[in-house]
Formats: sequence, structure tokens, C-alpha cells
Amino acid sequence: MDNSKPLFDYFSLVQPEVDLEALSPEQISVEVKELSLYFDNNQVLERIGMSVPKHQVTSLIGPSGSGKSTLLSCFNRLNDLEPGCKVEGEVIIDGRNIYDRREDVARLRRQVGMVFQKPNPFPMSVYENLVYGLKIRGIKDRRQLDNAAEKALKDVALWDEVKDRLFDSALTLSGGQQQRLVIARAIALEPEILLLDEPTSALDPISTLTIEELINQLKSKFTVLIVTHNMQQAARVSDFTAFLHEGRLVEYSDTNRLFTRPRQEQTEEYITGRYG
Ligand SMILES: Nc1ncnc2c1ncn2[C@@H]1O[C@H](COP(=O)(O)OP(=O)(O)OP(=O)(O)O)[C@@H](O)[C@H]1O
Repeated sequence: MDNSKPLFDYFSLVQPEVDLEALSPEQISVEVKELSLYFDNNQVLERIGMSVPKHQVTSLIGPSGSGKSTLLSCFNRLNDLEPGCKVEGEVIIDGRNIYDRREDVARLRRQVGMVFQKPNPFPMSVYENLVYGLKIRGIKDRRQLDNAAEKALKDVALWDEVKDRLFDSALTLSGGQQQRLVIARAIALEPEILLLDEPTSALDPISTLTIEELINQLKSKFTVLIVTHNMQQAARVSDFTAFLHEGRLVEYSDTNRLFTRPRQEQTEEYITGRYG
């Protein structure tokens, strides 16, 4: 993996550009409308509007503090846990505004899984990590749990590495393996949407590459949203890219378009490294 490679090199093959405006409702996984978010009196997101395409990878990029992680956590209402947080606007998933008072947040979090920057396996065995959520859901059948654990490990290409260590502590795995395990734990619950908040920033280059390859495969089953500081990573893994600056969505388009022919000067300044 070469992070110094010019971004343009990733797009040497001309790919058809996808028009986000032309997506049909069936192609949209999440619709964000006029979304603003405040922590006390500080406005962190300003009237964000975007349609997130189904079964595609969408990256959120932008300088530190631009609101990427905050926007990502709006998709499963993780912000609600923060004191002083106020949200305006709508985030629509499956026709429901998830900020509606009637929303069942536990159900939402099953529909929208999340993986954080630092691998956070539970301090229990590899196997127990994988079946924990299923057991909470009331699944007791041993064969069903075994099958789910095996399938999730195969989905993240970890099965061969850990099949003989299923009952060892998850904390004995390497950092890259732990992050794949955490992704497996999330997908064992069969979410529709997977949120990845800088999933490789604590990992070495080889583990990063493995996770990036995995992200490419995951989109056949899930809609993936990823926050990344690394523009080369956004170029490598994502179909669509959203550039945020000071809480505003400056530009959102086909990744190819955004990195080769940005419409906004601010985007161009950012991707060419003039700031951020
Ligand atoms: N819980 C919170 N309480 C108050 N302010 C917050 C909270 N979380 C985030 N902020 C503020 O919201 C703004 C956006 O933060 P956020 O973490 O979303 O940015 P980011 O683009 O993900 O940054 P980074 O790349 O550094 O992770 C920052 O000014 C931050 O200080």
C-alpha cells in the first residue's frame, strides 16, 4: 500500500460517473435532510443533506474537527448519549425518521452496526465475542450460534487464522485480527448498514490493507460508511466521498469525480494538501 501515490493514479481507468441526484428510492439506504447538530450552543453540523447509496461504500473526509465522526454517529443516534446535544432535521432509514420520538433506538442499533478506531473486543473468548449479541437476542441453539460465528469469521477472512483459537481470549489476537473480529461481531447481527469510524488508524499497513480489502467485499451485503483521515484510503475503498469542512457538506459525489474534478475550490485545496 502506497499512501504517497498521487490520488489521480487510483482513477487511471475511466469509470462511469454515478449521479447521486439520479438515485431511485430503492437505491438509497439513508437520506439525510437539513441535519444540524449542536453541542450546547456550538453548532457542529450545519444543514447537511445527502443520500447514501445502498450497497456502496461512502467515505466522509475533511480536516480534524470538521464533524465527520459526529455525522457518522447520527446514523445510529450515538450522539443522543452526549449531554447538551441537540439535533434538527431528519435522518431517514427505511422510510422512518430515526430522530422521531417513537424510534426504537435498540432496534436502530441492530440495523446500523458501528466499529470504532481502536479495536475493542470484549474481554472474553473469540467465540463469545461473536455470539454475545445473538445470545442477548435470545438465540440459544448451539448449532445456530456456531454457524453464525463461523460465517461471520469467514466473512472477514479470519476463520483460517482463528479456527483453532476460538476459545482463547480475544485479547490474545493481534490488533488487525482484533479489528476484523470486531467487524465480524458487528456483522454477525446482520445489520443493514455498517459505520466504520477510522477503522484502520490504529493498525499497521498490512492489517490496514486486509481491512480495506474486506471493506470492498462487505458492500455486497451491507451499506458501508467510513470516516477516514487518509485521502488515499478514501480513494481506494469508496464509491462515493463526502467532504466536510466546519460542519458543512462542501461536496459530495462519486469518489472518482471528487478526487479528479472537484467542483468546489475548497475541495480542491483540501485534496491537494493546501490545508487540513
Ligand atoms: N461530545 C461532545 N461535546 C462537545 N463538543 C463535541 C463533542 N463531540 C464532538 N464535539 C465537537 O464537534 C466538532 C466536530 O468533532 P468531530 O469529532 O465530529 O470531528 P471530526 O471531523 O471527526 O474530527 P477528527 O478528524 O479530529 O476526529 C469539534 O469541534 C468537536 O470539538
